[in-house]
Parts: sequence; C-alpha cells; structure tokens
Amino acid sequence: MKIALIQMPVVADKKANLEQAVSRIRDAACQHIDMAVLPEMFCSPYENSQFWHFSEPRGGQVQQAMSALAKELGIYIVAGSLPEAEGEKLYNTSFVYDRTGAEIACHRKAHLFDIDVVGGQRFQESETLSAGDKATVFDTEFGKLGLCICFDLRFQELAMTMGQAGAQAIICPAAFNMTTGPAHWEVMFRGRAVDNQLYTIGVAPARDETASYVSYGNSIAVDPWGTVMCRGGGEAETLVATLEFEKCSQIRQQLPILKARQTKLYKILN
Ligand SMILES: O=C(O)CCC(=O)C(=O)O
Repeated sequence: MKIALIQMPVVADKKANLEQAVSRIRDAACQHIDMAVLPEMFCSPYENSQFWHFSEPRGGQVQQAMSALAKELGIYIVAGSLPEAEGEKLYNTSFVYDRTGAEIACHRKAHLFDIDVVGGQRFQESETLSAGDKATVFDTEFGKLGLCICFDLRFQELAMTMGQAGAQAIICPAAFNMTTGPAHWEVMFRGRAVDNQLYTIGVAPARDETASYVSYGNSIAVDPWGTVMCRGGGEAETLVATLEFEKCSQIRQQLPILKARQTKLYKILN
C-alpha cells in the first residue's frame, strides 16, 4: 500500500486550508498512491478559542469535499481531523473515505490532550472538546488499519487493542509541539511499532513559528521492525511510503512477542 503523508501548512482560514489539502492530495495522487493522510486539525488553528468557529456537523462541507476527492482520485483519504460539532459537544474527529468516496471509518479522539509542562507546553483540550469512547479499526483491500489521533498514541493499551483487532498499521493524524515533539515523537512512533509489530504513520501540520501552538512537524512512517522509513522536517512537504503488510506477519513469526505474552501477570491496578 502506497501512502502519502501530507504535511501541510494550516492557517486561520478554513477555505484556504481545504484548498491546500485538496491541491496537495491531487499532486500526491500523480505518484499512484493508494491512500493520502492529512494532519490533525488540518482545517483549523490548533486553539481552543477557534475550534467552535471552525467546526462542522456530521456530513459538513469539509467532509463532503474529502469524500468527493477520494471518489474522483480513486484513493483512500484519511481526512486528518476536524472539530466535529454534535449538539452542544465538540469532538476532535478523523473521517476516512474509501475509493468510492464512502465514509468507512470515523474516530473521535479518545484521550484529550491536557498537559502542563513546566517551562514548556500547556494545552487543555477538555476546555472545549469531549472525548470519544471507542477504538477504531477499518477494512481495506490491503487488510485492517487502526486509526487514532495524536495524544491517543501515547496509550499503549489503545495501540494494543487496535493490533489485537487485526490492525497492521496505525494511522495517526497528529500535531506534537516544540516541547514534547523533540523529546517523544520519534520514540513513541517507534515504540508502538515495535511493541505491536505493525506500521505506525504520523502526519502533522507544517511548523509555523508565529502560531500560538507551534507544530513540531516531522511526519513519520515506521515499519514493524521499528525502522524509520521516512521522516519530514518542519517545512510543508509530502512524504510517500510503501507498506508491505507481509512484513508484520514475518516479524510476528520470527519474534513472537505477541504470542509470548503472559497475560496473567498483567493485571492493571487502578
Ligand atoms: O502527546 C503530546 O505530546 C502531544 C499531543 C498533542 O499535541 C495532541 O494530542 O494534539
């Protein structure tokens, strides 16, 4: 499966962001990709004060545009994430479209990003967003893929749940920052890949030093052996990686850690 990681700039203009996403996906499609992945909050500044303003309900304009583009180009699109409004609640939601434009998956970020690092990044998503309540795995002709959003990937329990449900890759629209990005981004994508013996794909907005929340960028694809296949910098760019899913079963056979688990030892103490 050939996958494009669209590390795009995100500005405070929904229409401009949508045009940017469409044009970059069109360009990537010239490389005969099967799937394009956009960043977390690709249509909205990553700011609590902006999420309602940039939100849309189920079936909104951005979702319609992504569905139409998937159908036109005959590819899968993981439409990063956007603020999804439902009644009085807002969710950080990722929608997935298949080659016919049908919505085949939708993941609401389940772990809200509430952190306060002394001398570094503070963000409290729970001031505006509500949490999703399920793990998400969807089918493609290549096999099953897992889907989560940014902070969700810090939770090995969720990654393991997706792996156990058959995911051979975890697709993760994300937006780390200049505090946690340099410290944890690569190690996390590599860790989840090695622990679960699957591919991990992280796609982030390009870095904008003038934004109130500065994205680390560094979109990344890691194989099930933990090798970094490609990794961006801070600039806008599109990376393309080819995933060979038989590698997951080969590695699982040769290094059978998933089978060797001693589940009776792993009681979680709340
Ligand atoms: O986990 C992190 O350090 C960053 C998470 C994040 O930026 C997010 O969930 O949006």
